Amino acid sequence: MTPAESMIPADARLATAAEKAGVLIEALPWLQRFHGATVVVKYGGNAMVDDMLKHAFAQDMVFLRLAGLRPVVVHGGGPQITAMLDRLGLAGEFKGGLRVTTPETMDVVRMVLVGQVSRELVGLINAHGPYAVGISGEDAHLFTAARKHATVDGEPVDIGLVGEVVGVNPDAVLDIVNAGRIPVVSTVAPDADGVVHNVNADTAAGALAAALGAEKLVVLTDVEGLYARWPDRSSLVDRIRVDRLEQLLPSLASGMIPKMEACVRALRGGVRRAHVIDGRLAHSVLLEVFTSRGVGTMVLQETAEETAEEEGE
Ligand SMILES: Nc1ncnc2c1ncn2[C@@H]1O[C@H](COP(=O)(O)OP(=O)(O)O)[C@@H](O)[C@H]1O
Ligand SMILES: CC(=O)N[C@@H](CCC(=O)OP(=O)(O)O)C(=O)O
Repeated sequence: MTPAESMIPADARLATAAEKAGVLIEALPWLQRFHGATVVVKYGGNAMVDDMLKHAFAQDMVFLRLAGLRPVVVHGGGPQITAMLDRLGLAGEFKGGLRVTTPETMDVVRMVLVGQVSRELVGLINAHGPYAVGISGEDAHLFTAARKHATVDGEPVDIGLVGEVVGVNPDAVLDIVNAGRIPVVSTVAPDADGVVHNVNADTAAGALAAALGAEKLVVLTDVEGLYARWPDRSSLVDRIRVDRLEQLLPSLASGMIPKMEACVRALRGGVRRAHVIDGRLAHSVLLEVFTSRGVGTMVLQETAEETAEEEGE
């Protein structure tokens, strides 16, 4: 006991100890349930702005791994790309939530995602041991992209070298996971001719979660979750079935569109649950996985039975 702790009355110390033990024991059913489960965690660039949060995120990934889960990180980096484009005096523009990507922009996207954001996350995780290995969609045929044909307000728009994921070969990711390590995936991807495309990180995470047969997709962002009537903060959606979410998709504003499309793709590909959670809250991934109430918005299969046992998953 520290001198400061010895100043606290004995009954208050016992209450604090009971509370701490309660938090640990609350995790027991989730530790049992998710042992060996693959969890794809998408870490968005907007949730990556604060050093304390980045350290907490790295701790969470190592915690998941040491608790017997198989975490796979897919990172974003939109704000970091925009900052680099600004430094280089290059203009940036988004259409329908996706970055208009010229060949010049593509060079910057690849440099920032693979050379900067991935390296930083790998370093933060590896401060805890030799766990993280960076990998990009260009490695070992991980992702194959095809040029995305976007529409805004029903009109076709040219957004350049933006890719959608048309093929996933998860073998290299599985090699890393099976070696007990944590893959950190950057979302640039070649098309069938080897031309590298810029793939939205939510889109890539949803496709990878489905290809891996993950138990969960967890998407960290800079809001509490999905709001049914954005920006009305009283309309946070606690849980939603995938069929209902599909109906909502056309009404969503940019930012949430790729996230929710990714959740739909993951669930339609067999992933049991997808969660959109607030990355501004330190350790939100641990709270989501190991506590009974969970956090943010949970997307579930339309066949899911909402039994008491499943509450808060
Ligand atoms: N219905 C909605 N619910 C919540 N956020 C929404 C909604 N519609 C649009 N948004 C916007 O989506 C943003 C999150 O997407 P984005 O900025 O791309 O984040 P990230 O970098 O995490 O991928 C929120 O900050 C919010 O401004
Ligand atoms: C096509 C497209 O928009 N690609 C994104 C890739 C990074 C990303 O998705 O980052 P966040 O998750 O932080 O938004 C971009 O260029 O910003």
